[in-house]
Amino acid sequence: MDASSSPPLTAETTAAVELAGITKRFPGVVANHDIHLSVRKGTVHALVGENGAGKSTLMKILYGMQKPDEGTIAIDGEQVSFSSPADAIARGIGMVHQHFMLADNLTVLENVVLGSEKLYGIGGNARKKIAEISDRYGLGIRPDVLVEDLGVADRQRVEILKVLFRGAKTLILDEPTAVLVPQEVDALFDNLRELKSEGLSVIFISHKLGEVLSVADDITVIRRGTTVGTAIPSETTPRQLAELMVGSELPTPETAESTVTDKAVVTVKNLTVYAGGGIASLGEVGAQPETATVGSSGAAPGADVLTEATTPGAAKRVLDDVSFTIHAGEVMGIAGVEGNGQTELIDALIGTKHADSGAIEFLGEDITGWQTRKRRESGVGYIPEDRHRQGLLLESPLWENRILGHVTEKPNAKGFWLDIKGAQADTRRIVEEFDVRTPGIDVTAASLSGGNQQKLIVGREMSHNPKFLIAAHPTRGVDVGAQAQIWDRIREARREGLAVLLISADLDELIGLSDTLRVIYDGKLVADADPATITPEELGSAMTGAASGHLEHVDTAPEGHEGAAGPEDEAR
Ligand SMILES: Nc1ncnc2c1ncn2[C@@H]1O[C@H](COP(=O)(O)OP(=O)(O)OP(=O)(O)O)[C@@H](O)[C@H]1O
Repeated sequence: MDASSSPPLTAETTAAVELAGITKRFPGVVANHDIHLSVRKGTVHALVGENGAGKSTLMKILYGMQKPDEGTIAIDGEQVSFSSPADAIARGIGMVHQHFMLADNLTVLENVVLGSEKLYGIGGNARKKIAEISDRYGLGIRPDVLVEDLGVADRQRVEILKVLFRGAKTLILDEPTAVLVPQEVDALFDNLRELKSEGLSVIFISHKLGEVLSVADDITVIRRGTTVGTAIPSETTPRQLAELMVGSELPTPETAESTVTDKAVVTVKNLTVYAGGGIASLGEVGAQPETATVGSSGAAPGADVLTEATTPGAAKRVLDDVSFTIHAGEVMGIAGVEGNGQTELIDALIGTKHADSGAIEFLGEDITGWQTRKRRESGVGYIPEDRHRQGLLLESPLWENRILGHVTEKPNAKGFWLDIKGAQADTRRIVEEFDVRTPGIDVTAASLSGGNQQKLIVGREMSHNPKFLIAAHPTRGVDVGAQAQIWDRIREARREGLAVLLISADLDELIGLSDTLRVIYDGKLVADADPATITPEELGSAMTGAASGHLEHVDTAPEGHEGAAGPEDEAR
C-alpha cells in the first residue's frame, strides 16, 4: 500500500482521464478539495472513501453535471471543459447510475437508442450495433427483450450497453454491485475485464472493499474531500483499505448469542397481494418452484423445506400466501432477487398497500386494516427501500425530515401542536449520534451525500424505540464505519426485544444479522436457511433458483404453462 503516490504512468502512456486540483464548494461544505485522480487506459480504477467524502461530487464533475470551482480535466491528454453530460458523453465519458434509468415498458433497443437516435437510427443499424457491442463485451443482451422482463443484473448490463452505444471509453459505475448477488457480481467483473481488454477504462465506486480489491487495478482513496492516497490491490487487505479510508477497522456483522424470545411480535398469516395492473410484474410467470432446500452442505441442519410452492395459477399474485412469525429479539432476514415480492410484503406490513387476503397481527392485535400512521404510532419503524421516494423530503431541511412519519410523536409534537424546537434539538442529537456529516440541520436532505441521508433515516427510525422494525437495505450506500454503527444499533435494540424484518441485497449483512433466514421467490417464501452455516454463494444460488433442480431453469414451466417462458426468458 502506498499512501503517497499515484500509480506510475509510463512516459508513452497518456491517462484516459486526469483530474487535477479539483475543488468544489457548496454552502458550508468543501465537497472536493484539490483532488487528483489519474485513470490509466484499460484499467479499473476504484474510488473509495467514507460517506460524504466527495466521490459522487467528483464524478458529477467528470460527467459534466457540475462545474468545478478550481482544477482541470484532461481526456487522453487534452484539456476539456464540460458544461453538461452531453459534452462529457461526446468526449467518451459514460455514467451508469446506481438507480437505473430505463423505461420498463420499452425494449432494450428502444431504451438504448432513446435520446441518441441520430447515431444509428432506430432500426436495423441500431439493432446491429447493439448486437455487436453485446457480443464484443460478452454482455449477452438481446435487443427485442422488454426491459420489464429483465432481472437486475441484466438491466445493469443494458445500462452499460447504453453508454457503450454512445461511444463511452471511460465508464463510471456508481456502486454497481449493491444490488447484485455474488454470482452476478462475478459476471459483472467478467464484463469489466472484457471492457479493459478492449482498452476501455472503468471508474468503480464501491463501499465493498473486498470487491474493490478483487476487481481494481488501481485504487484512489478520498477522505473528507481530498485524495489521501492510493493503494495497490495486490498488496492491500480490506482492513488496511478501511483504515486508510475511515481510520477504523472493517466490521463483520456477526450474530452473537441468540436473543430470540417466545413472544410473538408480528404474525403474518396467509398474506396474498395481487399485482395492481393485472399482469404479474414477476418475470418468471409459470416457472413455479415446487420445493427448495437451501444450505445443502451436510453441516447445515437448519436448512429445511419451508413450504411447498406449487401454485400454477398464481400469475397475478405478487405475494402468495406468505406466513411467518417474528418474535421479540429476533431478526428475520428475507433473501431474494429484487422483484420477487419484497416490495409488496413491505407495503403490506407498513400499510401503504392493503393485503388482498390474509392477516397481520402486531402484539396480538389484528392490524390488517390499520392505516400506516396508526401502525407507526403503535411502534412500527420503517427504513424504506427507496430513500428518495419514501424516506425523505429531499427539498426540506433535515429537521423537517426528522418529523416525517412521526408527526404526532414526541419530540416532534406537544399535544396537538408541532414542537419545532423539540424536533430541531432532536435532529441535532441524531446528527451527532449517527455521525451524519452535514454543515447543519437547516440544509436540505438533497444536499447530503447518499450515505448520510441513509444515516439520518436510520437515526430517525431507531429514535422512536420501535417494537417492530421493517428494515429494507438499512446500510445501502453507507461506508464500512457507519455500517458497523448501524449494525450495532440494530443488535442493541434486538437485545432489548426489538423484532426486525430485514430485507437486504447485502448477503453478508443478511447472514450476519439474521436469526432466521428465509428465501422469497416468485412471491412465496420457498425455503428456510440457517444463517450459522449458509455461505453467501449458497444463498445467492438459492435466490436465483439455482439451488434446486426445480428452480434452475426458468423455462421449466409446469404443465399448462408451457407458453410462459418465451424468448425473453432465454435472454436472461
Ligand atoms: N448539491 C449539494 N449541495 C450542498 N452540499 C452538497 C451537494 N452535493 C454534495 N454536497 C456535500 O458534499 C459532500 C460530498 O458529498 P458526495 O455526495 O460527493 O459524497 P460521497 O463520497 O459520494 O458520499 P456517499 O458515499 O455517501 O455517497 C457532502 O458533505 C455533501 O453533503
